Amino acid sequence: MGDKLSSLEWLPDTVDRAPLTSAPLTARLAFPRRFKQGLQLLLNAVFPHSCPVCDELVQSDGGVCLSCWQTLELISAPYCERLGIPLHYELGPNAWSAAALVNPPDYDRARASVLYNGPAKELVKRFKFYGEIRLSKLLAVCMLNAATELLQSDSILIPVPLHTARLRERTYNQSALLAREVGTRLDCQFILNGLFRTRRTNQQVGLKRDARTANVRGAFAVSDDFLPNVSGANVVLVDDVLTTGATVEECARVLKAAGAARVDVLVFALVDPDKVSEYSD
Ligand SMILES: O=P(O)(O)OC[C@H]1O[C@H](OP(=O)(O)OP(=O)(O)O)[C@H](O)[C@@H]1O
Repeated sequence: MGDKLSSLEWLPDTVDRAPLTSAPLTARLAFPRRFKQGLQLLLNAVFPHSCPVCDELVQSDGGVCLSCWQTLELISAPYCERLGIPLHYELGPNAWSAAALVNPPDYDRARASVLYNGPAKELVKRFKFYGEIRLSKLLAVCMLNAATELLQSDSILIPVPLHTARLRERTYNQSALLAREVGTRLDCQFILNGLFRTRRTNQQVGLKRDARTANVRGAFAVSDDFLPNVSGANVVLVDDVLTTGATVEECARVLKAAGAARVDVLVFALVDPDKVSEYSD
C-alpha cells in the first residue's frame, strides 16, 4: 500500500501548519450547550475559517488542519504504472499491477493523489454535495504531483462532464473546477467543454460494477468545439474520484474513437482496489 502521509515535506501551503486549537474550543468548555452554541457563532464571526474535514478552527480559508492532513493517505511509489493503484511491493520501474495485466483499461495511465477514505471522502463530499467550491484549490494542489507526472507540453486537460440537468442542480461541475485549477497552476491547456453527456445518467454512487458500466455506456461525446482538434491529441481526463473506472474508461473510449492519441486520467482520489467491492458489489 502507498505510504500514509506523514511526510511533511509534501505539505502544501493550503494546509494549516498551526491549528488554533486542538479541539473545538466550545466543545471543551464546561458551559451549558446553548451558551456554547452562541459562543461558537460568535467565534465563527471572528475566526471564520474552519478545517473542511473536522471543522476545527484554522487560520486560512480552505485549509485543512494538520491532524486531518496527516490522516490523508497520499499515494506514493510503488504504484501500478497503468492504474495508479498502490502496490504492496516494489516491482521495478513501470510495473503493472495484476489487475492491470488481467484487465487493461481503455485509458493509458491513471494517477491519483490520495486513497478515497476518511478525510478524503469528507473533502469530496463537501466539495461536491455541500457546495464548498473553495475546496477546488486544496484538492487541485494535492493533485499537482500526480498531474506533473502525466502532463506533457501538448497535454490538454478535459474534465468529466456533468449532464446539463445535473449541472443546473449542482450549479458547478466539480471536475471542471479541478481541471481549471490544475491547468492554471501548471500552465497547461484545458478545455472545460471538451466532452459532454449525451443523456442523463444515474449517479454511480450505490450502483454495482456492471450497473456502473451500463449506466455510462454511450453517455459521452466529443463536443463540436473540441472535435476539430481531437485527432492526435494528448488528453488528460480530470475527475474527482475513480471507483471502478467505468466513467473514465467510457470517456477514454470516446476520445480515442474520435482520434485522440493518448488519454491519461487524473483524479483527486481513487478507491483502494481492495475496497472497490464495498462501493460497487
Ligand atoms: O469509477 P466509477 O465507478 O465510474 O465512479 C466514479 C464516478 O462516480 C462519481 O460520479 P457520479 O456519476 O456518481 O455523479 P456526479 O459526478 O454527477 O455526482 C464520480 O464523480 C466519478 O465520476
